[in-house]
Amino acid sequence: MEKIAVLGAGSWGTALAIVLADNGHQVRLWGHRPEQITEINHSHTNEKYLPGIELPTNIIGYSSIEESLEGTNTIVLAVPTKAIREVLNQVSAKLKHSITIVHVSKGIEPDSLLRISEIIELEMPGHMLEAVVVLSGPSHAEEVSRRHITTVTASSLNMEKAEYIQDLFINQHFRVYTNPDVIGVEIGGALKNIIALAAGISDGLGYGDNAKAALITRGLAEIARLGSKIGGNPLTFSGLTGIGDLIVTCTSIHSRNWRAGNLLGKGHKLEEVLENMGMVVEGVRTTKAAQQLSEKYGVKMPITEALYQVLFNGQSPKDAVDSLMTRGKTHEMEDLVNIMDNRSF
Ligand SMILES: NC(=O)C1=CN([C@@H]2O[C@H](COP(=O)(O)OP(=O)(O)OC[C@H]3O[C@@H](n4cnc5c(N)ncnc54)[C@H](OP(=O)(O)O)[C@@H]3O)[C@@H](O)[C@H]2O)C=CC1
Ligand SMILES: O=C(CO)COP(=O)(O)O
Repeated sequence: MEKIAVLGAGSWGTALAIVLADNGHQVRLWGHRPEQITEINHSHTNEKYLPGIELPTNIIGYSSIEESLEGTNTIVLAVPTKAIREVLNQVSAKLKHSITIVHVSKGIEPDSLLRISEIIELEMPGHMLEAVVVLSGPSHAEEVSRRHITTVTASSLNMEKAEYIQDLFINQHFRVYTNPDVIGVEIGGALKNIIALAAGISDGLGYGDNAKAALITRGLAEIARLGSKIGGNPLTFSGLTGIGDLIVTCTSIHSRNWRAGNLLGKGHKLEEVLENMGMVVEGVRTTKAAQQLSEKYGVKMPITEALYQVLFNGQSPKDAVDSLMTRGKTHEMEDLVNIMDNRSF
C-alpha cells in the first residue's frame, strides 16, 4: 500500500483516485477549492465533476498542497494543461523530498510548443524529480468511476518507473500497458482532441457516419505525420494512445471535445460553448499549438488547419468543411506511392 497524492480534483483526478483507492492505496486528493474538499471528506462525493458517484473512504481530500505531499513518493498530476506550470510551482515550493510525477493531461502548450513531460522537466528542480510517467489512453472519467472496463498505457523513458506505475493502477477493470515512446504517447493523446472537436462539428452539421470515419482515419494520418516528424514511433499511433483514444473521443457523448464541437456545428459561439461546458475542453488550445507545430515542421495537417480557421479566424463550420472537401487532390498514402514509383518491376 502506497501514499499517493492526486493533484487536481476534477473529473479525471477523482476517477483515478477511485482506481488507486480500489487498489488499497491511501489517496490524498488535493483541490484548490476548500468547499469541494469539505464535500469530498464529509459526503464522499464530488457532485460537480462526477455526479452520482460515491467515493471510497480511503480517498481523503486536502486543500493544503503541502500536507497532501507529506510522505508520498508519487504524485498524479491531473489538472488542465493551462494550470500545469502553476501547480508545479506550488509543488516545488513545498516539496521536501524527491518524487515521481505521473501526468495524465492531454495537451500541448501554445507558443512554447512544449509537451507536458517537457514542462515538468523544466519546472521541477532536477534533484526533486525521480521520473516522469505519462498515463494516457481511451478512458472517460464517467466510465472509469463506474468501474467499466478500461485500458490505458503508462509511458516513460524510465521503464522501471513505468512498470511501477502500471502496478499501482492495474486491476480487473483498469488494465495498464507500458510503452517507452513518450513523444508518441503525448502527441497522440493531445492531438486526438482536435479531431474530436472536428467530429463533433461534423455531427452538429448533420453529416453522418461516413464523415466521422473519414475524420478518424484522415485525422490519424495527420497526427502520425506530425508525431513521427518530431520523434514519435509511428507504431504508437496505432495503439491505445493513438487510434484507441481517437475512437473513444470522436464517438462518445462523454467527450467534452466532441460535445463542444457538436454545439459549434449547431451554430453556437465558441465563448458561449466553453462557458457552459464547466469542464476543460483541451482541444481548443491544442489546435493553436498544433497549427504552430505544423508550420514549424512543414507538416500538412488539413483538418487541424480547417478547425483553426473556425476557432480563431471566424470561419463558419460549413465553409471549413467545404474548403477541406474541395482542396487540391492528393494520394491517400504519399509515402507508399513514392516507394512504388521508385521500384523497378
Ligand atoms: N475527464 C476525462 O475523462 C479525462 C481527462 N483527461 C485529461 O485530464 C486533464 C484534466 O481534465 P479533467 O479532470 O477532465 O478536467 P476538469 O475540468 O473535469 O477538472 C479540472 C480540475 O482542475 C482544477 N484546476 C484548474 N486550474 C487549476 C489550478 N490552477 N490549480 C488547481 N486546480 C486547478 C479545476 O478546478 P475548478 O473546479 O476550480 O475549475 C478542476 O478541479 C485534462 O488534460 C484532460 O484532457 C484525460 C483522460 C480522461
Ligand atoms: O481524453 C479523454 C478520453 O480518453 C477525455 O476526452 P474529453 O476531454 O474530450 O472528454
